[in-house]
Amino acid sequence: MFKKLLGKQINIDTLSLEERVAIAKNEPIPAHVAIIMDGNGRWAKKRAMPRVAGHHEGMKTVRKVTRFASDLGIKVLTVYAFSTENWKRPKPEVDFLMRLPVEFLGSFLPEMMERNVRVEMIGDPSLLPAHTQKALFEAMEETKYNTGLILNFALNYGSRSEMVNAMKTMLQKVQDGQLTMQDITEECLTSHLMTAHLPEPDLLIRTSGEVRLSNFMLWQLAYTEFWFTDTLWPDFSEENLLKAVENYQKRNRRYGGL
Ligand SMILES: CCc1cc(N2CCCCCC2)n2ncc(-c3ccc(F)cc3)c2n1
Repeated sequence: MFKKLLGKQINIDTLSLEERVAIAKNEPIPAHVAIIMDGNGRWAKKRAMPRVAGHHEGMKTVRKVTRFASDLGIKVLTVYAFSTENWKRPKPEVDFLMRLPVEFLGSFLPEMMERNVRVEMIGDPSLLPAHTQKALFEAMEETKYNTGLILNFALNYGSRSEMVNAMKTMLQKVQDGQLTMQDITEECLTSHLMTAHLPEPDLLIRTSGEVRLSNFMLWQLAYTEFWFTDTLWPDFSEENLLKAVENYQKRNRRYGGL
């Protein structure tokens, strides 16, 4: 890919990762990157391994991408770890998935503290097993004063139910006289979503060649740049994230304008 630098055309594909990171940091870094982490089962199948091996490798990729996102200066990294539809998977697979947060936080929390990373979540945690909730809530509590990258896990999350819940809350407020019909605006709904305290995603990445949103942040992604890759999530690397950011920086976002 060619980039204009100091008046010269540079083929950045010939540069090292470190050099490309330094160049990328001279241009706007997407404040909020959201990732649909697909391809874990397929990664395992290609290696004649059980699906859960793909999930476990995918968890290691979350760690790797979190480090790199933090180094790049990304402010919020939202990762779609478990959707409301995922409960339909075989019980042994769901049980394995529900142990990943315990393993991830048990091994990575000290480094996240060093890196000033804050752990947050969106979704309904009430259906998660007690050990999953415990690990999650402890990590959120321990990191709540950190001011660096926000690592935001979408767990038991579904966008349509998030929007219905927001609307029900607003309707209840109208009934209680806390809101009037004139108060019902796009900003009002946005403020009632689980992501109210976060900037809207600037860049959405989806791996493994799937090109759909899968009930993920449907309202919030209205003006987000999308970047799709055939790379399977367990194979996703710093190189892939940097390519997505470099491509993002090439696009001039119009938010519907000219
Ligand atoms: C509960 C489902 C699940 C699945 C999952 N996968 C499997 C699916 C996608 C690929 C990534 C690996 N990961 N990876 C990290 C977490 C995690 C969640 C919360 C937390 F506080 C710390 C880590 C995770 N959680």
